[in-house]
Amino acid sequence: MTKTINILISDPLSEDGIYPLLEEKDLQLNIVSNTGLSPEELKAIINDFDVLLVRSQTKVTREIIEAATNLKLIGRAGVGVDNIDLDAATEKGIIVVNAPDGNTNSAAEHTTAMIMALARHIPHAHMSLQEGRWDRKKFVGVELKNKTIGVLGFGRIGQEVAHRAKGNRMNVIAYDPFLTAEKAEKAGVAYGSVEDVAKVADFITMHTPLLDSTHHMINDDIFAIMKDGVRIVNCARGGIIDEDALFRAIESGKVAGAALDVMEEEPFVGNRLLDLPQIIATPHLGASTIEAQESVAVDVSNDILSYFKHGTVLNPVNMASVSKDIIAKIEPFFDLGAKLGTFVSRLTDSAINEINIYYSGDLANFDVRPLTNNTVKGILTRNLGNNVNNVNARYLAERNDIKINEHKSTRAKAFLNSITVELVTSTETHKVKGTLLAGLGARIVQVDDYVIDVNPQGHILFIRHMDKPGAIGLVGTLLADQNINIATMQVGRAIEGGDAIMVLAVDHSVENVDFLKQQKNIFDVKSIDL
Ligand SMILES: NC(=O)C1=CN([C@@H]2O[C@H](COP(=O)(O)OP(=O)(O)OC[C@H]3O[C@@H](n4cnc5c(N)ncnc54)[C@H](O)[C@@H]3O)[C@@H](O)[C@H]2O)C=CC1
Ligand SMILES: O=C(O)C(=O)COP(=O)(O)O
Repeated sequence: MTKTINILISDPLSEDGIYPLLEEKDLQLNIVSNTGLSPEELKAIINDFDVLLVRSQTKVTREIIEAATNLKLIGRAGVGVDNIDLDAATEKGIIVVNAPDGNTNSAAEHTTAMIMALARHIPHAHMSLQEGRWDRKKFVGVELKNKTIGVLGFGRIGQEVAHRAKGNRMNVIAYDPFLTAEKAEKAGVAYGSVEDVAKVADFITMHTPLLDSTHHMINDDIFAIMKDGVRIVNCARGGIIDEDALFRAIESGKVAGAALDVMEEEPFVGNRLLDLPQIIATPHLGASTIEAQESVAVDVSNDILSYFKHGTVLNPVNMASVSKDIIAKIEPFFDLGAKLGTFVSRLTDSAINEINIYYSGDLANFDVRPLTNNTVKGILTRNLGNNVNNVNARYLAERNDIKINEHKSTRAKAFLNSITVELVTSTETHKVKGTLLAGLGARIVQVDDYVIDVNPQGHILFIRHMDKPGAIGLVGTLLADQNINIATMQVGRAIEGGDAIMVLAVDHSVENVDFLKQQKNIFDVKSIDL
């Protein structure tokens, strides 16, 4: 029977946008919409859910995540994930996905509207009219044309805002740690440091995420070097601007006005900044359009379905993100990688110091990080069981001082593509190589230095023995005595009369292999379930 996937939607999402979930036929979904929960209420019910779907309102704290023993995925229908404790999610192997593209346009349009409203006092002029005044002198504004706008954070939204500002004949100067001279030239903007921007801009608009490095990046020191009469816009996140410093800068006359869609504490009704006539504000409306809400909900819904159907997502936040095209190329190798990991992990009982994964052939052309995660998961599962998945595999490896190295060579040798997984411990090194054969599927083609051809499936006995006449017959007889049926058998040896291996596929899992290990010419036996 298919297991029901329980999905909790805890912030208001577009009904039209979640249609991929509502119309899903292959998976059995139970969708519960319960918005406006207090942290205590959310904590009390979160254990019932496999998926939590949020916007910016729900605070997904470590406490909530730790109470969520069944949670596998947190979906953020939007961009900013500062309301989600990503470290706690990663440690627990919970994947976090967002919808980075769906609200870019709306956020850029809202920012542009705020710039114009600020320049022309539109909200206050409107209120004054409502209050019965015809006050034209009080609301004299400034033009945008020929003014300089500083864009801090030149990502998706920052670039769109810059584009629109140029449409309003503004000069644009931007700062972003990823911005190069070439990229700035292509976008037709000047670029410089935060200080350079602060010194020359008439308007400054924020478009960075809220990170430790961006927290209070606009502070007393930066306000001090700004032009007198500068106007500030923040439609990104509260916390990027030090609000007390902004208050002081407005009171001193340094800042002529500020337009805020976001503040450090939300909802921000009652914030003292709202009492200043130089402030205009909206209640975090940047992404609140019909189009953006539909788009982000569709994107995040599709990633939920993709995760439960294929184990891959397009917009992961706490693991490697690769494009749809690349996922399609590497996805067929996921199962092979995990099985090679499981196989090689059984070849040693010593603590692993290093994992080397060699990709060769066409596969080496792609970003294989998700494949590496899955392979590492296969290795760590031996000791960590179900606690490891492809989200927390790297984190758990690092926590156990295991180094992970990816090696790539596009030169195909015997196989069009192959993956070799090598484990290095302080006493020994083991490796297992696998490939996908056209029409035949996955094969293990090498174990340590022995060439073999084994279908990595079902129950495998891996035997190291002395290459002596009768060894194969003896193993066959011993297994028959235990009523263990051999499906296939492969032997390999390095030199005649030296060490050799047997790899047997058997019909049942063999728990106790002592009856084989006791034989004089058998050095080691591993029972591996793939
Ligand atoms: N008000 C609203 O409703 C909305 C707010 N947002 C906020 O806007 C932020 C930006 O969104 P996108 O442009 O889509 O993200 P993005 O990831 O495309 O761009 C963010 C840019 O900030 C840059 N950055 C990081 N640290 C920086 C620093 N110290 N100084 C300057 N730049 C820095 C990054 O390099 C990146 O290019 C989101 O993180 C979110 O918090 C996003 C959508 C709607
Ligand atoms: O996408 C973002 O980062 C936003 O800030 C939008 O937030 P919201 O989904 O409207 O609560």
